[in-house]
Amino acid sequence: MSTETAAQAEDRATAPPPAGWEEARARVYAVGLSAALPAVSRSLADLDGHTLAEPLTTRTDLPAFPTSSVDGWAVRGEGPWRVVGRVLAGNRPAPLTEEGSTVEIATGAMVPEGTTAILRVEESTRTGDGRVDGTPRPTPEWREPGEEAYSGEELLPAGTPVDPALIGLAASCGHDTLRVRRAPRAALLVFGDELLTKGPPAAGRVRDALGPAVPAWLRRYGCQVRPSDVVGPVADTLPAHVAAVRSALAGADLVCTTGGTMHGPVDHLHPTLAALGADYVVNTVAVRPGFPMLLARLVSDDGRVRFVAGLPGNPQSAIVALVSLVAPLLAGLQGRPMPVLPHATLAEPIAGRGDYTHLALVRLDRAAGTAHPVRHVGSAMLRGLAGADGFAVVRPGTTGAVGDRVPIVPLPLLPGERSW
Ligand SMILES: Nc1nc2c(c(=O)[nH]1)N[C@H]1C(S)=C(S)[C@@H](COP(=O)(O)OP(=O)(O)OC[C@H]3O[C@@H](n4cnc5c(N)ncnc54)[C@H](O)[C@@H]3O)O[C@H]1N2
Ligand code: MOO
Repeated sequence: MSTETAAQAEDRATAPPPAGWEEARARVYAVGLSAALPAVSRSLADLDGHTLAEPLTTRTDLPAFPTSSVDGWAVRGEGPWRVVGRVLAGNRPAPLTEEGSTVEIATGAMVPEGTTAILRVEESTRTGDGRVDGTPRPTPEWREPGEEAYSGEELLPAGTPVDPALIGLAASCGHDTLRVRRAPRAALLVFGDELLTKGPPAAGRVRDALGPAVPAWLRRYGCQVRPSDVVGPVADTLPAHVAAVRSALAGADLVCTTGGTMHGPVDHLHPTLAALGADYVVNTVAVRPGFPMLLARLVSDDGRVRFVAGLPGNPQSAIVALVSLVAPLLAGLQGRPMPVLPHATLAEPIAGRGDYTHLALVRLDRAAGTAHPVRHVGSAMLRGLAGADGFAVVRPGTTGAVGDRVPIVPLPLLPGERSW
């Protein structure tokens, strides 16, 4: 859909030059952070994937009381010791007041006041008259209060993504709920009358590959996307586009669209954004593939900020736009730090793309720390993407030579999703 009217060609000619790829990412992140989503309380069972809105602190010392780390005997003074009782985990024990006395103690039990040592059960013996004997190890067999953390200590900063390890730590610190950023709500509008939503492509029509895939990518970036938030194909008319975007914006912080980013006869995204009064954060980026990508912002009368990310229609280009713009936007909206890109060593050369940043699909060999370009990487293809871990970044005016250390933009895969 590349036939331009004279007016459209003129618009394009007077449009500002595309943003550099890194500059575009930085700008989008900053705009997202300035519109960071509100903090809400969530129970531990409902925390996974959110982002801490406040630092995680401990509510008590950890451990909160002196805790036996073995099964054995809590003794006072010199042995052999007379048995005066037993303390199990979960009880508050009476103090050991007499020299030469002992209580049986379980791992995890609170150590009685007055204890001078703990003797492991397997290193103890019994005297003929039933007293306990043995030599306690020289190092303490219990954990001191505050050994892991002291009450009120900051363990993790605001902006930390919540994962299962953090949830467990929060529970051990005594939290029932935490303050996290509300999860971003995203919607997807698929543009393109030529798209089929089932069956094999034929007779000039291709399958919509983005409607099924993009929501899953968005969820991996922490978004909520309900099935009813995925709409399309939207009819190729301006009124249909305006109505679809307006309706999606009602319930979403971020509306992603696919296709229609150019200025062809049925590419309606730019006129739609104009009709809705959106302003561009980024409008085209000097990156290949995917350069027509854009991010626009709408501020409603009540000050609510929402975003429209225009992903190009070519399927791989849409994913390039997702990792390039949508990922840093969502990091900002969730109050997370700007994603830091890991580096890898190129195992094969990658061509440069002149003045454009080249994002080239690669498979990573994590053991060797190397990046290997994959095949089938045309912007209309998804075969290369399906075997890749991310994109190697070849900066403008450079080419990637074997042995170069280059940044990698990872795909938001879960551990184990690729078999390397
Ligand atoms: N005159 C020019 N034409 C084009 C240029 C250019 O520089 N000058 N750039 C090309 C590039 S690069 C891209 S990327 C596309 C971007 O165009 P749009 O975002 O307007 O996308 P469409 O025209 O709607 O579609 C492009 C292509 O992708 C297919 N498509 C669209 N949506 C889907 C989907 N959901 N699943 C699978 N495939 C999809 C669509 O059928 C087209 O083949 O513009 C080029 N043109
Ligand atoms: O830039 Mo297009 O986005 O190469 O496919």
